[in-house]
Amino acid sequence: MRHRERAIEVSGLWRRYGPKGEGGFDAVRGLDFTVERGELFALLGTNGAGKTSTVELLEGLERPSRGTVRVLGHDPFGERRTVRPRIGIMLQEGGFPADLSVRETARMWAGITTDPRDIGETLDLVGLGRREEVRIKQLSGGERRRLDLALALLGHPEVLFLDEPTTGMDPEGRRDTWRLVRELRAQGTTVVLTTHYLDEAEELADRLAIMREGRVVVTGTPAEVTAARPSRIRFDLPEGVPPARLPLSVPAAVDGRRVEVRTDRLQEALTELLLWARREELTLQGLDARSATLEEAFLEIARGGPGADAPDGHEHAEVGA
Ligand SMILES: Nc1ncnc2c1ncn2[C@@H]1O[C@H](COP(=O)(O)OP(=O)(O)OP(=O)(O)O)[C@@H](O)[C@H]1O
Repeated sequence: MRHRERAIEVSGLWRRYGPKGEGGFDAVRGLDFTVERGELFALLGTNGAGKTSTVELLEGLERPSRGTVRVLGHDPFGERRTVRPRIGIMLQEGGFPADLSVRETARMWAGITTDPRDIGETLDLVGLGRREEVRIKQLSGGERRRLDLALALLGHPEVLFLDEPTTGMDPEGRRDTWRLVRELRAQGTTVVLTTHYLDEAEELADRLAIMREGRVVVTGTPAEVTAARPSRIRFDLPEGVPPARLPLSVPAAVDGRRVEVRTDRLQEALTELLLWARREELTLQGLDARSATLEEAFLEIARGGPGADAPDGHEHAEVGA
């Protein structure tokens, strides 16, 4: 196993739509990142941040305007014939004839795939084993996504691109898909995931990058990205206690009797608060303390909050090691 070899290397990557100079638009503006083999890397960002424009370059569908992309050591656009058989792309709505059955569609796709997996086995993997004879037009939205995933898996891909893989799936379908993606990763498949579901990214990603306006503004593990955001403590101020008596060394926001504290030192702040409450023999109703979620971190970054002001060009905030 060539575990430490990089699956993807992106350097100074730009993508421009339209003409050079005036009238054109840079959707991707100087990206640098790497994805190790066997890693699950999630690309996040608000609508129009440039995720699809980036992933299309990784998939070799377009040539970068500037910069380089290497997938499994090769240029995915210039060396498409070498790279394409080794990657799997989960297309959004594959656009297959609606009259074909699930099995016929998979067989057709297998016909243009090098050394395809067994069709029945692949459909079983995505939970469509019992739906082989059903026509595409009769599938639910979630089942179509499962079929899209099955087709992406037919060629035993070393790198798998998943674009919004669980859109339209019911909660059970999402869990099943997550389990399958984890199994694939455990078997050494590298996965590049784009998703708007932050719980999905938090659940699956080894590392992630958050994009805004064509740039990566933060990269790191989900824990690193959230650790850089303040934690939150909330509780009800006990009757008869004025806010000024609160023992906290960090500022607290008081709304009616509800108190909210945001802190980078959750354990210290909580200890301070609880010791004070015991000393004063107070009960803190509605006490709730927790670290930032990926969703909170994302919203802050997407809105252009702290850590989001990456300079023009290549640099971005690297969270953690
Ligand atoms: N063919 C095109 N011509 C001109 N501009 C385009 C084209 N395709 C995309 N764009 C613009 O590039 C920017 C990035 O689009 P992109 O689809 O990569 O974003 P995204 O992060 O994938 O968004 P979403 O989450 O909505 O899919 C957007 O401002 C979009 O309007």
